[in-house]
Amino acid sequence: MKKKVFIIGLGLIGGSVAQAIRRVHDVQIIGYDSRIKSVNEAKSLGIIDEYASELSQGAADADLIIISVPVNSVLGIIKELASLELKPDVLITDTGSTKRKIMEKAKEYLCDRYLFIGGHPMAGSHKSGVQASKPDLFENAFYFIVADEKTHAEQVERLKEWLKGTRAKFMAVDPVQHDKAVGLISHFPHIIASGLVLHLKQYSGQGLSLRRLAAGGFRDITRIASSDPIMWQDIISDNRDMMLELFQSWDDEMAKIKEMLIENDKDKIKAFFADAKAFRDGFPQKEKGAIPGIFDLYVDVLDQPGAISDVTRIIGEHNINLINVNVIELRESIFGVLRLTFQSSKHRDLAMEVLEKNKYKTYLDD
Ligand SMILES: NC(=O)c1ccc[n+]([C@@H]2O[C@H](COP(=O)([O-])OP(=O)(O)OC[C@H]3O[C@@H](n4cnc5c(N)ncnc54)[C@H](O)[C@@H]3O)[C@@H](O)[C@H]2O)c1
Ligand SMILES: O=C(O)C(=O)C[C@]1(C(=O)O)C=C[C@@H](O)C=C1
Repeated sequence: MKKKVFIIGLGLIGGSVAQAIRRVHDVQIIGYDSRIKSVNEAKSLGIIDEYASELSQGAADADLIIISVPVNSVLGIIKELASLELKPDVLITDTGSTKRKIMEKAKEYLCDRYLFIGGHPMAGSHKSGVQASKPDLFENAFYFIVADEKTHAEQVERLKEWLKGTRAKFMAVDPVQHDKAVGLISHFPHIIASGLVLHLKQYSGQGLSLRRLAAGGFRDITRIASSDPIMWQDIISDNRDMMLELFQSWDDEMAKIKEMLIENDKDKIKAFFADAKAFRDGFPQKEKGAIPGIFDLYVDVLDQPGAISDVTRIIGEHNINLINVNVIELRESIFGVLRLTFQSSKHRDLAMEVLEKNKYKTYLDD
């Protein structure tokens, strides 16, 4: 008989994990979601085989349970699962972006009765919902595994075996270390991105259309401000202490550059940018990490009708997964540059090959 995987929360991450599991395991996948629309979409996309109308129904005979709902709801679901009669050897995991409170709740409610190992894939999107899910979303990304001190190495291996279709790089961390790290590289930057957008909003409606003018740089740095507000409200509230700590060091950093400007100290201003550039340029290029958009390809195009659609058509015809297109510069009658962003190096390299075959000049950013 096939093993049963029960996915709670059929969104971007639940749908992507489900597809990644299916590509290496012959399993029956049962889905549950509080929104009927998500259930119907997951079923029609073939991501789940069956759906459960009650949480208890899907959980009862599951071998693996994956909780993939906003972090505050993860806490309630852990409590609910603890009150149910599950398979004794069931493995429960989650995908939540914070880990400290989730691990505490799991310890408090599930105790020694059921095995819970926290998880957090460090890849995603500003898009939500099962329609945006894909099996290779986590390829080459880090996948945090958070186990408590009583968990055996063999149990962690069991979880990794279930998740090996994600092709992610698993990394064990403790929950406090986890929330601190992702607070810095993910949660706080989301506040800054949304803050920048609202800052621009304050000035809009005063003449020039700032929304239309906001170009590459502004769009790059604020892409994540289009993420789901409920998900981020939950994350920021859950990791509140860390956010408040980071506001302090952020204010200090901003005060430094403000002071340099007040003093009009050009050397210091240059050093500010040079220091940031040196650190940023030192980030690994080949890893997906938490900094999206590193699988970029630049393509020269002529400024003429149909130039962009010709490039995207070629890519589409080869089933290459393109996640973003940006026009860097397009002036009359001369070459402009398109920046194409891919989900993986494999897709980027394939795009490079087919575009070059179609006489396009392409470049990598190095
Ligand atoms: N989006 C990302 O980039 C990303 C990356 C890594 C981890 N995560 C984490 O993964 C989890 C899921 O995020 P997502 O991006 O898939 O969100 P999503 O909005 O795409 O999907 C969440 C799904 O959960 C359902 N849901 C909400 N509350 C529920 C409940 N109580 N019971 C059953 N279903 C419920 C929603 O209807 C929705 O379909 C979150 O904890 C998030 O922090 C997100
Ligand atoms: O790429 C994005 O849009 C994301 O926001 C992904 C991102 C991140 O901040 O890096 C968001 C939340 C997750 O917990 C992990 C990954």
